[in-house]
Amino acid sequence: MDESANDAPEAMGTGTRCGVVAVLGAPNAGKSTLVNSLVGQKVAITSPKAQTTRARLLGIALAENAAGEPTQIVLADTPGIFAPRRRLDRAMVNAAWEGADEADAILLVVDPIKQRRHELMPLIETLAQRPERRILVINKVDASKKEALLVLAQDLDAQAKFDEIFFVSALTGDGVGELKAHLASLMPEGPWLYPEDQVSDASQRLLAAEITREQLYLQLREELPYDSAIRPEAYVERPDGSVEIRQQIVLGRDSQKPIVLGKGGARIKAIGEASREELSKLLGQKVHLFLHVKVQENWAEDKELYEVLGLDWVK
Ligand SMILES: Nc1nc2c(ncn2[C@@H]2O[C@H](COP(=O)(O)OP(=O)(O)OP(=O)(O)O)[C@@H](O)[C@H]2O)c(=O)[nH]1
Repeated sequence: MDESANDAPEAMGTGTRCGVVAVLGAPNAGKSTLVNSLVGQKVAITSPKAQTTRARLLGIALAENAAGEPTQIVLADTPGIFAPRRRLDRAMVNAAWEGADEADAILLVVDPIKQRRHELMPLIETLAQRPERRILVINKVDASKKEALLVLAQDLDAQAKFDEIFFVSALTGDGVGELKAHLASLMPEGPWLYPEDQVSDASQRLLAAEITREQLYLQLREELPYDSAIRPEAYVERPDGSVEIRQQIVLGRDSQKPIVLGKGGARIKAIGEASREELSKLLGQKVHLFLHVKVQENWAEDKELYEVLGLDWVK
């Protein structure tokens, strides 16, 4: 991926546009779903459990602005901002604001049903002080009453004067096209930052770990301990065109092991199968996936694992 970044900028010549859009919001607002919808394919994992997104991830969308100029919109999907208590939480908050620094626009994504005001309002207060262009995106319109949406939009706009307001459903795609066209119109003239066919900045190794983490969330739901992580161990392209991926499921406590393994290992097998299927589709090649569980108390204090997961180590 890295080497191909070199042929991107000049090769496109003039007349191209490119900019960065940060996507912020309370946990579970639908930020990752929106980034996937704008990109047009899955680059970020999503789940009904709050705080699924951990590190900052770039999704890269292509569009044409009204003048027909090819435009690259680099979307920084950020962890939901919330009151940081533990070190992992603080690292996530940092990653979120780093994504917003010097962006050409900041999208604030709001879930009108579960607004999570205690997390949303401090975010709006900070946004109101920042110089970047801010756009309010009221999401999940498919599941909400129209009148309530308008009242909410007015209320939030009164707190932090937004430049534009959009009503969308990231899930169904309703309104996403209009939002994308508008973002394209805001992108400044300049060379593309990424090659045309690149949809995200995550390495395939990390994406593979994220896909397994999504399966853990989906299959274990409330049973899944928050302090679990996937450590990518090996990612080897085999001569026959398939790829061998080895990952460790890191758990904070011994007592969590039977939950992840399931009866006779049935659960981890199902997680591995679902993850492997999804990965084969995403990567377009046959995948051999090997998962194993490791108990590591206080893994959230493990500096090396932070680096692997793309998070900065903060004191
Ligand atoms: N009904 C409905 N559900 C949505 C919509 N967008 C997202 N969701 C659901 O909301 C949940 C959270 O979505 P995510 O995209 O993971 O949210 P996030 O803001 O990235 O979450 P964090 O990782 O916690 O920051 C998932 O179950 C999504 O399927 C929408 O437009 N309509």
